[in-house]
Amino acid sequence: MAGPTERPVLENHYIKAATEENNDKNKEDEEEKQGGREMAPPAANPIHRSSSRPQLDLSGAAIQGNFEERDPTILLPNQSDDISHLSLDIGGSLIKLVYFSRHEDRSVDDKRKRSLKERLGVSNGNRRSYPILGGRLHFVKFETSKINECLDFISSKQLHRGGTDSQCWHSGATANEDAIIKATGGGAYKFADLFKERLGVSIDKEDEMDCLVAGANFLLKAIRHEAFTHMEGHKEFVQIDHNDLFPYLLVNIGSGVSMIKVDGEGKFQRVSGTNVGGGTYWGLGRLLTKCKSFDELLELSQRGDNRKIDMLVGDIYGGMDYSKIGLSASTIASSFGKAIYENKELEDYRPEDISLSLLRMISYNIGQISYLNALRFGIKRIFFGGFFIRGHAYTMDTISFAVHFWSKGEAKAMFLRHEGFLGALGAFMSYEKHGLDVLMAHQLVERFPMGAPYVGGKIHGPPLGDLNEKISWMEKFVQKGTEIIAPVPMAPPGTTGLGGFEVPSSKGDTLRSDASAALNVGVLHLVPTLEVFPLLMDPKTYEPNTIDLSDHNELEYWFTVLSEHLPDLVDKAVASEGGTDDAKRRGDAFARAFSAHLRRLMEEPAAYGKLGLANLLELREECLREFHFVDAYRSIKQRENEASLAVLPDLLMELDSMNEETRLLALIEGVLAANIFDWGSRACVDLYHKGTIIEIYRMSRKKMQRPWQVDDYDIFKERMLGSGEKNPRPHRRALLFVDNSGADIVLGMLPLARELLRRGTEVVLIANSLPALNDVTAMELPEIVAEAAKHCDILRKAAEAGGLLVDAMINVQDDSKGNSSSVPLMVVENGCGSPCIDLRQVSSELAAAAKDADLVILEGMGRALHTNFNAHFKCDALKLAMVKNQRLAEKLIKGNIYSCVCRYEPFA
Ligand SMILES: CC(C)(COP(=O)(O)O)[C@@H](O)C(=O)NCCC(=O)O
Ligand SMILES: [Mn+2]
Repeated sequence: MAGPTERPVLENHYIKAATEENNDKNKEDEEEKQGGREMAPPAANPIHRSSSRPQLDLSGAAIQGNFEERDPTILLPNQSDDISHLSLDIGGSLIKLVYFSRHEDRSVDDKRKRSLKERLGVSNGNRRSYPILGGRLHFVKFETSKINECLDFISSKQLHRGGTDSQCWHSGATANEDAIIKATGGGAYKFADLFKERLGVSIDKEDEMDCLVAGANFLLKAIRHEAFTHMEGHKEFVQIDHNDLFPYLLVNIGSGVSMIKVDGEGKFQRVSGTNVGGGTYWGLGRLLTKCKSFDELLELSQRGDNRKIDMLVGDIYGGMDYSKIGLSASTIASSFGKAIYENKELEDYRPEDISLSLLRMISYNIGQISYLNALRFGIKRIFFGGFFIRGHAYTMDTISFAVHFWSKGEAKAMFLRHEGFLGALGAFMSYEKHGLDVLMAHQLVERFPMGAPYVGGKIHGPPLGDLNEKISWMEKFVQKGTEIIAPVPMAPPGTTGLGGFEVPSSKGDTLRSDASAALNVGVLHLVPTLEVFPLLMDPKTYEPNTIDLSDHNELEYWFTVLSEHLPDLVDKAVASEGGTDDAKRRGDAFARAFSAHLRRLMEEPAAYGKLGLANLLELREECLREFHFVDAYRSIKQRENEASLAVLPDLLMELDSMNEETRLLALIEGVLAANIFDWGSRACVDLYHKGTIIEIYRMSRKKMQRPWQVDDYDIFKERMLGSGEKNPRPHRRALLFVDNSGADIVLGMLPLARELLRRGTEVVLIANSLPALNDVTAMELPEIVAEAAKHCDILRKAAEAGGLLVDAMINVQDDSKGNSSSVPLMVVENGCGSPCIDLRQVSSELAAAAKDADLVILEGMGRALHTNFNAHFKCDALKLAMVKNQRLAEKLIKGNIYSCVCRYEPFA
């Protein structure tokens, strides 16, 4: 008879949800307009594509990087990506669409890079063999009842045309000619004629179960933070062991419910199902509450109290528990049971209560049947997918509760971030030669573009296309009132008079305005050239982030730090683009977009997957790039580089006058002191503005008090210089992960590199592929090295040997070229554009360079403290940084702001 224990809801939902209803309305209005623009017929689209080959939109074209290069990369900011493919899952209530767009290949393959690649033995790998590699997967959904919007969307983005001839994956067909789209779901049959009529394409129907399983297997294997548990409002990502994935039970809750036992790739059996599913909730709910949409019904449930209509154990037992069989008084004995004896009509019940009763009835039922099936086959893991769940916290909690209750904690309910897209992804997988199945987790980077927090989840879902669209959307959004993104006031806990432990925790009952349609998935970038850093001791247990942002206080602190830093960053970004009105508009839009992301994450930290400080810092850089701020600190970096290069000869002379021992210490002190030049730290920005930063640098250089807060210098010195008679072998190759421009690289890391070279160690300078704050990039480094080399023989010979001086403007005499006996100095890009580094995803060049390395030096707060502070390597590792944040200094190393870290971990 009875189901799981009843858990009442808080009554203060009403105020909150009412505000959100308004907010939603505003957003819908906004999206309506957006939709109008998105749905513009192809003729209105500025990028007109005729025939099979897309034409380029050359407006705003600019050369990226060095103008001196023979084949520089040309950026076409207004050129939308080539679309290569599209697949659909057309269900009873929603159409799910997955489409792929190719990356423009922005990498510069100049002479220097080619010679470096040869030196490191890096080939272009399998790039050629798989057309899909190097692109993005987008996830979008539409209501099936509005199929015309979906068709307009496909048409306006030309998704049905496939790629250019060479990229087209259709069996031999050129784009346009007899194009096919892979689709699954009942609608693939129902709407086939409509697709032919409207778009001129044929639907190639794929089996729904095949697709669901292929989609789920791909997600579980390839996406690191895909599966999670959700209990009492708490979301926790589950690390899936690829070798121990099967068997599992896949429960797909669409209009109806399928339960599939999955035993391997393409090996599965539909073992059960139930006709009581999402369609039942929506159909019955619509009849009983007059709601106009599924989301509205779900939102209504947030304010419901199902005890008003469900018959509870306590109702039968005079308020008592039925403890003999373990049922508390609040357990639902019979869903809707109260309606039997209460002499009431439908109108006498609140729609909110009806909706919640219905939601719980259906969710518990699905949870229970799922568990029974898992039990039948001895399966412990149940993954729930399908758009019934919609990232809705309460639904997930209810299902988890049922599975936990009936299995007495033995079985685990898990959910998937891409829950609604299993079928569409599976259909995508069914294209031949897509190359997706060979991708690994480290080759996928998920990004959350501007559109994601607000429009990404809605029916007009895709991230906004071009820049103008983004900005004008943002401006309209702002005009609508900042209350849309203002935090919603919540009543203090304990004011409802309901029993404490059975009240769902805050996350469970907080329905964000966008949660009912939450699309907590971003755009998946497929980057086949990314690799796991081969020197990581144990990639499986490696966790890049040092700070745990699941601690709410910590999250709040970093949220505040980043918010406070925003005005200065926007100033710099706008100035970097000439301070024009256009730059100001973009700056403003960037600030709002980034703040919106921050707010979204404050509300739901795990919304975009597991959140660490590195992700927040990277999100900021990505957001800047999205608003076309290519390099906000460009001129600042140049100025600091020039000033530092001007004094480098004096420093080198001073260093050369020292004995080995004094010099090594001075070099390490130099690196630590120069790490103060950091435009990412509030404290340092203040010092810059006050004009005292140089003074502090001078002082800290002069009297670096040892011991530092973390001080392994003596062990490092012993490894470098030996002790007593012992003359240690120099390292073979050192990888120096460099940080900031200016003094940091020129007066800190380069002199240290020079010392290593002098001792016969090959040096690889590892720098960012893309700009982030004032970090030096791999594109900028060769020129800096070339300048420095003008004043130093050691650097010159090594740079020549490393092929660094190929095209740098350096006045060296011809006879010194090419016959250098020096060990080489090389520059390699790290594959990222963030102040931190996740060593699970680095460039193939870096991975290749690592093969012969026996020393890793990580420099700076971002790379050595926020990330990798606790990382272990298969070689000696030195972590050097100045801590430019008081709280971090206290927490991490029990020190103070400007304390220094010199952590040396020899490989045993
Ligand atoms: C962004 C940074 C990691 C850059 O530091 P770096 O790696 O250049 O040493 C750092 O400046 C930082 O953590 N800033 C935020 C904290 C603050 O403003 O105090
Ligand atoms: Mn930095």
